Amino acid sequence: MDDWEEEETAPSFNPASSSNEAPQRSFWNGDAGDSRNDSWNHSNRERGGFTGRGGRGGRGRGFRWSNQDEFNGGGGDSENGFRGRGRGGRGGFRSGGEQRGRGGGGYRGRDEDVFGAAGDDRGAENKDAADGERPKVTYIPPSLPEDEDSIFSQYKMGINFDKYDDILVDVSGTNLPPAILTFEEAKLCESLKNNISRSGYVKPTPVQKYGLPIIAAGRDLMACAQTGSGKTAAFLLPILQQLMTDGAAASRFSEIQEPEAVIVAPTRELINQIYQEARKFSFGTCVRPVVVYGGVNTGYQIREIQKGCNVLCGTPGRLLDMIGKGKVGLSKVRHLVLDEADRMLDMGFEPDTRRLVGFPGMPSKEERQTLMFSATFPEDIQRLAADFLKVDYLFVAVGVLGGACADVEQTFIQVTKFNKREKLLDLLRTTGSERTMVFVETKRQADFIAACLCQEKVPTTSIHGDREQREREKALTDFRSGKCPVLVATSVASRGLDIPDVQHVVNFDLPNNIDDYVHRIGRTGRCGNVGRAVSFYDPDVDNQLARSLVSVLSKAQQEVPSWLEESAFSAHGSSTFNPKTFASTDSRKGSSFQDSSVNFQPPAAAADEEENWE
Ligand SMILES: Nc1ncnc2c1ncn2[C@@H]1O[C@H](COP(=O)(O)OP(=O)(O)OP(=O)(O)O)[C@@H](O)[C@H]1O
Repeated sequence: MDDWEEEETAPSFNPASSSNEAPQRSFWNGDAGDSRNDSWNHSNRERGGFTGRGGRGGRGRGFRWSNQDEFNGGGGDSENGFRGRGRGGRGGFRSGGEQRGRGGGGYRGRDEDVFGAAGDDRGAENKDAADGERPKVTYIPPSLPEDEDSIFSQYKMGINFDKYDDILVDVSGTNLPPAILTFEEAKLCESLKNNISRSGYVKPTPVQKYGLPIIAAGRDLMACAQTGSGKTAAFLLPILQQLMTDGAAASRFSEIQEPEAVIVAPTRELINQIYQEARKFSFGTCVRPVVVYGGVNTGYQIREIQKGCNVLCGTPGRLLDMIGKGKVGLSKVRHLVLDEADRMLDMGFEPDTRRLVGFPGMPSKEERQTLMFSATFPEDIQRLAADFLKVDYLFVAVGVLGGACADVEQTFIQVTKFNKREKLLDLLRTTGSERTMVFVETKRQADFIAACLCQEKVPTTSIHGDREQREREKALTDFRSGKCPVLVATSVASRGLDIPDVQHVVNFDLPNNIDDYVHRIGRTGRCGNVGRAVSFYDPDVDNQLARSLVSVLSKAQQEVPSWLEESAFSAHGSSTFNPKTFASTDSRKGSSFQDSSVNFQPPAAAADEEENWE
């Protein structure tokens, strides 16, 4: 056993498994001021409680359940960014680290690489070993199953899958390749076709119908399509097809691996999921995908890369680390994908994204294909994105840009900070064993709510950035399997995660920007399935989101509560409401940009509707 293979010794915590050992008191009757119950973090640790705070064990902050403010937007542990940050508002907040309080690594504390124990884990392991400040990351994820049934386990298409055909699509740019209607028209090789049908895919979704031929034609693409509508396959399939056509084959015989495709996403769990999709679609071919992300032993990942790597999936910090260590060369990169591209170009990740494209050896944008995908794409981020794309990139918007998935029934409950927990428990009593994701604002809040639910015998687990990677992955496994049907999460789990049978999303705390809301509720209602999202609305805190919420609800043909509408009208000067950025499509429109748009649904009506609010 070499250095890299040591077993991690940190104990892991699963709130569900520790529920019997939680202090015997009710968390739900907000009787403040019981000093005996003020803090149970440390004592509970000894009793098998919350041990998994990402190696930051000695923070000494208890679960001050008697102090509600501790859990309502205060505190420096927020992973959800900053209340009051406008949708897509990239300006300002550069000094976010201060606002975050004790975040490791300044503003980037919001993001995946800082979410984990290792903080900014670029070079973290070496640094750790050198300065002795933090334990070396030794976690090695369990091997993935090799059998076909597991690899091709499917997300069942829902009753509304065929309704995707009715969604209107707006494509702009010049020389548009025609869309396909079937996978056969995509002229994919036999192995890919087999893998598509083994995955249970019968026909392409709209973003696939447009994305596949555009990418196959070598064009750069910015694509925006609703959550759960198949964006991952839209970029993976044509890239894999290209690699197969070019005869790419993983070689073990090179010290430096030079992938032909690099895929970047903002969170560890998401990039791992993309990797597993790449592994599925490339099954039985010579193409070898590899994944690298923070919180996992670097040596293990280096060895995986050295087995051969055609498609490298990574979170930005770890990816840059691998490149910096000379384990990965970029000169053969032909395809660069930014998934959740608006996030990858938001201020948190933009520096790393720029570092990646500027790395010596990375082909210039003229020499590579750059693809960007997300369910939300604010106009200012689109403009920034243009720096990374060829001038003639194509833009595809499926449905309302940044709109919520119409298969999710959205409801709102007015709450105060004092009755939220009671309401959550009431709600969960009605959902039984149905899988439910509960989003909260802070990491401490996530631990606290998970513990509260366990106390009430609701099998619950949690995921957030202070949990070690082993715990994060265990939490997802337990949630997926139904062992813990409730997952309490911070915004780290809001984007991209594709977990079958999530019937409910609860916004215990609403996020501070509308994009996060759209992504969070998109964890349900995927792939034509229906889902429910219930959001707790505290007028004292959430007023700034009211207008954007009303807009999202209307566009998704959802009922808008009259009180929310009133709130929206009275919310003058809201910093989050920017009608110009909300309902537009291609940011190049309205400038001197000339295009041969295939505009299947002029989205102008929606824009007008929003302008009335001003
Ligand atoms: N053509 C298809 N037929 C059947 N199932 C599909 C098809 N395309 C994708 N899926 C499945 O739909 C689910 C959602 O796809 P995916 O995760 O790619 O969505 P997404 O658009 O990337 O969502 P998000 O915006 O949340 O990241 C996945 O389980 C995927 O396997």
